[in-house]
Amino acid sequence: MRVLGIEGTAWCASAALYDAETDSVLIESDPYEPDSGGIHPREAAEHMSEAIPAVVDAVMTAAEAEYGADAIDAVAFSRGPGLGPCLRTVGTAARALAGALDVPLVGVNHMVAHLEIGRHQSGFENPVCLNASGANAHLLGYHDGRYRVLGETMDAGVGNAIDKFTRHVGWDHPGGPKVEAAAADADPDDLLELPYVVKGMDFSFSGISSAANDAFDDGVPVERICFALQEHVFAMLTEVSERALSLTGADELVLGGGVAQNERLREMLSRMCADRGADFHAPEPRFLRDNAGMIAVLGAKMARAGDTLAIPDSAIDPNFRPDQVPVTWRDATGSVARGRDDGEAETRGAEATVEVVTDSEGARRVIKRRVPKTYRHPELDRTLRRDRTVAEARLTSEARRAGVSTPLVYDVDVPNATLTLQHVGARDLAADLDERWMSAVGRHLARLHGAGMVHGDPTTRNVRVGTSGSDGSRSADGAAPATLIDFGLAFHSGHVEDHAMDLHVFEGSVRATATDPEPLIEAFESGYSAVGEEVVLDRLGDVEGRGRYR
Ligand SMILES: C[C@@H](O)[C@H](NC(=O)OP(=O)(O)OC[C@H]1O[C@@H](n2cnc3c(N)ncnc32)[C@H](O)[C@@H]1O)C(=O)O
Ligand SMILES: Nc1ncnc2c1ncn2[C@@H]1O[C@H](COP(=O)(O)OP(=O)(O)OP(=O)(O)O)[C@@H](O)[C@H]1O
Ligand SMILES: [Fe+2]
Repeated sequence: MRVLGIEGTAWCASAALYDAETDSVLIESDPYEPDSGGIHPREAAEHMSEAIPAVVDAVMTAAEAEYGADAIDAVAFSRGPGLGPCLRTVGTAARALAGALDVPLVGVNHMVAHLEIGRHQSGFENPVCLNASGANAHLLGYHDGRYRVLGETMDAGVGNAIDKFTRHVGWDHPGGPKVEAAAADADPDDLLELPYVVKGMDFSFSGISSAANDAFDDGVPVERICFALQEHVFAMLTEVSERALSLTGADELVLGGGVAQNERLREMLSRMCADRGADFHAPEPRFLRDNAGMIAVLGAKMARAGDTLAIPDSAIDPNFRPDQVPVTWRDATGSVARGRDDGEAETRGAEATVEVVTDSEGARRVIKRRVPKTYRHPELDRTLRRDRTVAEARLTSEARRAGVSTPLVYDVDVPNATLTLQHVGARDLAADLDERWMSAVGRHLARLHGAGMVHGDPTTRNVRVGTSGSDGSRSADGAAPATLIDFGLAFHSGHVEDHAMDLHVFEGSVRATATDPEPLIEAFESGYSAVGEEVVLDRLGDVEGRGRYR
């Protein structure tokens, strides 16, 4: 099968020919380069009108020279997400071409294409996928016929966050490569501190962009800021990727998107994967930045699955989310979530190693060590491990005093980032995702929030369920026991927004891995509302909209 792909969601007018027989891809691209500032939607659309016919023509000429008049079996195009005026231009071109060639039309989700290209090339079965592009940033994993969003930015896309700084500095678009070049001139031992914001597997860049702009206005040398930007932003993306591997139990990671051309990001991810024995794949740069090659490759898989569009159903969608796509080209039963072996003597989380020991009285304890992460800057690494160890010791105990079921803290060794905790529960909630625990989790979170605390990372791996014999997790009202652990990202806050974010993170971790999440979510929310404030549940709807494309 041979597929003509067309891409033009924002800046890159591109056409490609994919020959599935030989697995070869020919790409012709013509980028839009704004004279000043960022991407202007109207100018970008004008660029598409001029450039798309030319790149399509170049590819068609090459295709016909090699394969003759019947060179093309299907036409695939980027249906979204992207800028409406650009998408419409590309959609019109694709419909006309499919009609003229009398071949099927395939509507591809651009974000899924960014990730499928890496899966295609690596041959990985069920990877976690990190998409680091200009307008987006998210972690995806396949489960039950769809790509689930495991985590995503709560504000700007990662490239846009970087470009916002370079615009402030007065550099032209795109800023990413300029930041990478400038960072190379900085003193690597002199790390400027910037905000570092991860919440479960979600993350936020708005604080970093503004802090970087402020530092520039205060006269901090621009190379120093660029270096710090990379170290913070990419460490966040690497950390959430590791969290996703840990939550799902997956041991494969693929990378996609324009920012993935950055060598420091690739180095961090490949180091993190090597350190935890996972496989990592990043496609070559021509498949990372926006390009029609990835559209043609996924288009071929979809066409082969019969996933084609009738012209009246082929409208574009500027807000097309990856989790809306019915994945017709993959085995429906596959899943990114692997069973994890609980009850081992040593468990490895995303941040720490956890060793179970038995004390002289026969009670079980866990020794949790936040091991250094070689992928991140040593200074950032030291700060994060120290701050989180201190926060975990303090808030685990405070939460317990507020009536939340948490382990007792026996010992804290801050210099070695090590905690000794009571062993609680029989297994992780992730290993036994069942309705009977959900209400207890809701009630504990509500109680925590009522006492002015936020967990910061309430995933299904950070709740222990069942009884281990030695713990105090049986609740007073006789309900099914559940214990909250891992308070490393916890902090004090009475803000509805922060409380709602906790619910968002927990529900995200349930939705990412459960086949039928709704009854679980319902039980969780009813537990929450029995103890907590209704405004928090109301706010949850707004928070959910925040991860959507704007
Ligand atoms: C919807 C679609 O239009 C959009 N496309 C997009 O964002 O273009 P993409 O090619 O994936 O990424 C462009 C971004 O990639 C950044 N970039 C390019 N080279 C970079 C580098 N060496 N380091 C850091 N960022 C880099 C640019 O600064 C820019 O923000 C998307 O995929 O989100
Ligand atoms: N007090 C405890 N009692 C029983 N098991 C525990 C306890 N603390 C941790 N564990 C086990 O170790 C695993 C990892 O612990 P924890 O979540 O605290 O580490 P982490 O590295 O911060 O993990 P992640 O960031 O992936 O959530 C847990 O999922 C749980 O299975
Ligand atoms: Fe893109």
